Amino acid sequence: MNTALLIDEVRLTPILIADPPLLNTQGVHQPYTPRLIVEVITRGGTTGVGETYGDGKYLELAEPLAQALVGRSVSDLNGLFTLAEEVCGDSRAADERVEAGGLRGVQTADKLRLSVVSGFEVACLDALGKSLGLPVHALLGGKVRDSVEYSAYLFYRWAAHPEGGEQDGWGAAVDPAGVVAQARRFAGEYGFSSFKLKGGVFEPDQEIAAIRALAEAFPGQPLRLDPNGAWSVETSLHVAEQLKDVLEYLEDPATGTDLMAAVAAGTDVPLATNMCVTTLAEVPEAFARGAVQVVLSDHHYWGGLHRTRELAGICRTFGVGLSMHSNTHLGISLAAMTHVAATVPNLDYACDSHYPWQTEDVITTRHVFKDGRLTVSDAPGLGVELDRERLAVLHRRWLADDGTMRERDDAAAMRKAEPEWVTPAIPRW
Ligand SMILES: O=C([O-])C(=O)C[C@H](O)[C@@H](O)C(=O)[O-]
Ligand SMILES: [Mg+2]
Repeated sequence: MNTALLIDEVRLTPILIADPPLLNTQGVHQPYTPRLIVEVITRGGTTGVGETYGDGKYLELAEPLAQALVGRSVSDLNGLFTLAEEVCGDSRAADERVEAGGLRGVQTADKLRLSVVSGFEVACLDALGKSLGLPVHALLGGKVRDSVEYSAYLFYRWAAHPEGGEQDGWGAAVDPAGVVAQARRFAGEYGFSSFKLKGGVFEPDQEIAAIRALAEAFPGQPLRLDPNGAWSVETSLHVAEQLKDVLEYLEDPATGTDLMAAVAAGTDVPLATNMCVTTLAEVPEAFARGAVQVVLSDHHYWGGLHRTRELAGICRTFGVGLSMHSNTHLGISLAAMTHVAATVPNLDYACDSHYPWQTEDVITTRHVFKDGRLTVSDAPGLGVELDRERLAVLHRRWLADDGTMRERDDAAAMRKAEPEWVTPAIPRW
């Protein structure tokens, strides 16, 4: 056994990062959002870093796993999953319903645990890669491309949060002209050439108009619309009919396999999802019924980079497309996404990333998109370095918070502007 790979210490650092007032069907992002930074330190003196969701229900599961991991090897990645099953227990937050705050589909006990394990898996891979002098993509079998394409993630948004907070200079976007202006800036600054609009915010016809305006401004470029399951089958089919000539895919127009299958049966526009199929248990029925044509994997809730590759194999087997979903995240997760994306041959679409919306980070050198792409790092591990000063600042913000921001709650944030707001019932339109 290589004792240098044994884990001597695991550090968990919950942080709050600034988040702009991005609108979605359930409300608006809070001024700060929680993330959890995981560090594993080996006996050989190498530190590996990982990142995952930071709400209380994830922290609760991460703590016993961090303790149990000491003495294990960073190379024991399969054992990590068994260990998590043994020590984490089922989260009190687990249920089968679509998660209210994060728009990430069901939140079963398995999925919550996998979301936590993913942060540890990435940290172990980073430490293992650094110890062996190999990039993470090499530990996953090697890259099949040198750069990974990302798409612009457009949001309706306000210029500022109702209660103030950090302003990012992007201004408001609440109509087609605002959406096009935002897209032009994304294209100009980052070189993105495909565009996803987060919908489910305004009446569907207003969102159709925004996509039409994008199609006019960027003729022939791939466009996507994602209302996070806010529409009925009828509304979904109306939107699909109106936009069938310009949409690359429609993402989660309706909620659940039954409704998605009904929409898919009525249109040729491919349906993508990060809500209908987010666990292995949901795959057989959704694929058999043709409810989704593209799965947006997310290494956090699918359980890390190896599990993402397993999902890719399943999609390949069934002829279902694959891309990547993103929630608010920092540079560690973006590095992890890029490494795994580089190894998947059937990554058929540009990946989502919230990264351009994040003004804060915990790595020393931020990632830079060029021509809408990130170069795959060949440096050992993930190829990122933790900025300890920034980490400490963002952790102090988490410590100082009275609990309001430690749980993502888009409806609560919306109530600051509209006191009567409640999470809209679905279908909303
Ligand atoms: O593609 C998606 O559904 C998402 O990115 C979900 C996110 O929660 C998004 O809606 C957001 O950040 O408001
Ligand atoms: Mg989505």
